[in-house]
Amino acid sequence: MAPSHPPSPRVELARAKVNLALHVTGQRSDGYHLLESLVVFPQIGDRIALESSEKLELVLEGPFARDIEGPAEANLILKAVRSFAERAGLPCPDIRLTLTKRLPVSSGIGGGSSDAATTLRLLEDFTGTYLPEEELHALALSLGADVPVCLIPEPQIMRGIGDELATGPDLPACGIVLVNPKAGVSTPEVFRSMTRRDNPALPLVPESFDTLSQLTGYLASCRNDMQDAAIQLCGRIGDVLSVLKADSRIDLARMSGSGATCFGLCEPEHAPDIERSLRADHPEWWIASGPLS
Ligand SMILES: C[C@@](CO)(OP(=O)(O)O)[C@H](O)COP(=O)(O)OP(=O)(O)OC[C@H]1O[C@@H](n2ccc(N)nc2=O)[C@H](O)[C@@H]1O
Ligand SMILES: Nc1ncnc2c1ncn2[C@@H]1O[C@H](COP(=O)(O)OP(=O)(O)O)[C@@H](O)[C@H]1O
Repeated sequence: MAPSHPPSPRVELARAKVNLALHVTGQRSDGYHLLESLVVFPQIGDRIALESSEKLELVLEGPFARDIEGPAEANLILKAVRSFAERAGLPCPDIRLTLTKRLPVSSGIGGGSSDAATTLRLLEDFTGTYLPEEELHALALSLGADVPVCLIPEPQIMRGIGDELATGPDLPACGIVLVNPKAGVSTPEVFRSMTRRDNPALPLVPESFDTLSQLTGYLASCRNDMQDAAIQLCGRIGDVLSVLKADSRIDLARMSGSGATCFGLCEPEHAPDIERSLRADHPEWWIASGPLS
């Protein structure tokens, strides 16, 4: 008889969430801010593997594993597992989840949110239990405002506090370079430091952008309303943006989310070269590049 091997783990990329534009248009009475954002998911992310085990366990590895604060139970991955089992009426599954943390933590690219959303999708496949989309969306929202958008890692327009989602535009071939000066900024602190919360809405998003210049032309009419407050709290964000803006191969540079990660958009073939030259000049920064979608 052939030797039996344990089934290979299910592996997914939990993609970074990038806010190409982020307008803060108001604040609810509970303190949460109203946002309008064009969100994309480049092919850059954490790795999550799920396999059967004797008990529920989370293994953390990768370059940024040590930066995740708090006990394992506070990790959004385990919170996602427990909430999913409860909502689906299932016992807590005996699985080992291995997170290879490649995205910097607290960095405006929703690493934790994407990990949680990807775990929910992996659990659906593992258990064969598919919750109705509205229930999965509500469960995701209970884990964090950015988790619902990460359930569908495709271009989306996000409104409300992150809970109102619409399909985003078709995007042209485009490269993206992500840069973090290895500084974590606290999302609530950046929201608190903003001087204005009633900024103008996102301009109407077309159904598709056929060329990179159409995309960057549109984005130039948009903003990240958290950027100035984040730079006030962390001057290194301003340094990153100055370097990205000075590179003639980069068509648009901006901060994502509450920072400190910034992005540059470019022709796809320039992305690896830009990454290489940034690494040579700034070995202290975290830098990644890839296709935008
Ligand atoms: C700012 C954004 C933009 O995409 O991205 P990140 O910087 O986190 O990547 C998100 O709205 C972040 O979403 P997320 O990080 O999931 O937020 P949560 O955990 O739900 O909330 C953390 C804290 O941020 C504030 N918060 C969050 C979302 C929102 N729409 N308004 C807020 O005021 C609240 O003070 C809340 O206590
Ligand atoms: N799986 C996870 N990955 C990253 N951070 C996590 C995770 N689970 C919980 N956290 C906590 O969530 C907070 C926000 O992390 P993260 O999602 O990386 O922020 P951001 O959305 O700003 O990029 C941090 O305080 C971190 O310790």
